[in-house]
Amino acid sequence: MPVPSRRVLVAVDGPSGSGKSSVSREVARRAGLSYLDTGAMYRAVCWAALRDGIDVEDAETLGALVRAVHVDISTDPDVERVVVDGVEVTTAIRGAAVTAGVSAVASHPAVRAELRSRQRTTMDAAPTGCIAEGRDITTVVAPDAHVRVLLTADPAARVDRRARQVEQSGGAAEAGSLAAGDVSTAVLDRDAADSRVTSFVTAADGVLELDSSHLDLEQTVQAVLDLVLAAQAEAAAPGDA
Ligand SMILES: Nc1ncnc2c1ncn2[C@@H]1O[C@H](COP(=O)(O)OP(=O)(O)OP(=O)(O)O)[C@@H](O)[C@H]1O
Ligand SMILES: Nc1ccn([C@H]2C[C@H](O)[C@@H](COP(=O)(O)O)O2)c(=O)n1
Repeated sequence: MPVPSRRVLVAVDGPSGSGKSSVSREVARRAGLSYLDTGAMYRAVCWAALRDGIDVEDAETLGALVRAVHVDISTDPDVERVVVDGVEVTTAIRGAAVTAGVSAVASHPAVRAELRSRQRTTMDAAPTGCIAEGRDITTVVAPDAHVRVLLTADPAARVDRRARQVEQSGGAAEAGSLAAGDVSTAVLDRDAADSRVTSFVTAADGVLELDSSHLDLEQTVQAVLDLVLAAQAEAAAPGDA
């Protein structure tokens, strides 16, 4: 694996089930980067709101909560761990209650402002660079990233992937409480809700769209990894890559 002499930032956005987390985590491993799952941060705040009995529509109280809550998220691609105010919530934030409330929590400007700031700080602190994934990383959090990718897949492929994930997890995955046919509604409804506050359907200027509908996971990882390795080579020896 190459050891980059300069830091490289990578931004990946896309709809639910497009493969952002799986692809970004694996690319981070292979390229020696930190990995930031920004959706997990929104989920962590939603978990804290439910813990405190806060209405997910209550913008003012959520604004105070997000500024006070301590969210510790692992950026080691080999360690999936989220801790909120000292409580490990790695599995709890994938549960049905958080999944049902997270789009509403993420819709509040005060929540977004605080988490975006923390996300950027985390990216900038990563020693070799960072790959961050979510819905607004290519456009708002890191529009200056060396590599910016909008990872898409058609709705049928995304619903099928999510259904398989639920099946393989034996019901432990986020949509585990849903009947198979309802996975489709869950995925597509969340996209519709999330689209109201973030733009992840069309690639912004300078953002490369990668349609993974007909690619397997390894092919998708390779496509993003090629871009990242090229950016690392360019950062190490500008003009030679
Ligand atoms: N190109 C691909 N081909 C087949 N399966 C894939 C591909 N990319 C991802 N998957 C699988 O699809 C499932 C969903 O992927 P993942 O959780 O990474 O999506 P996501 O975009 O991060 O979703 P969300 O935003 O809802 O968290 C996983 O089981 C993953 O292994
Ligand atoms: N940058 C981001 C990341 C996530 N969200 C919202 C949208 C999702 O419904 C929720 C959970 O994300 P997931 O775990 O499904 O990737 O968080 C956002 O608004 N902006």
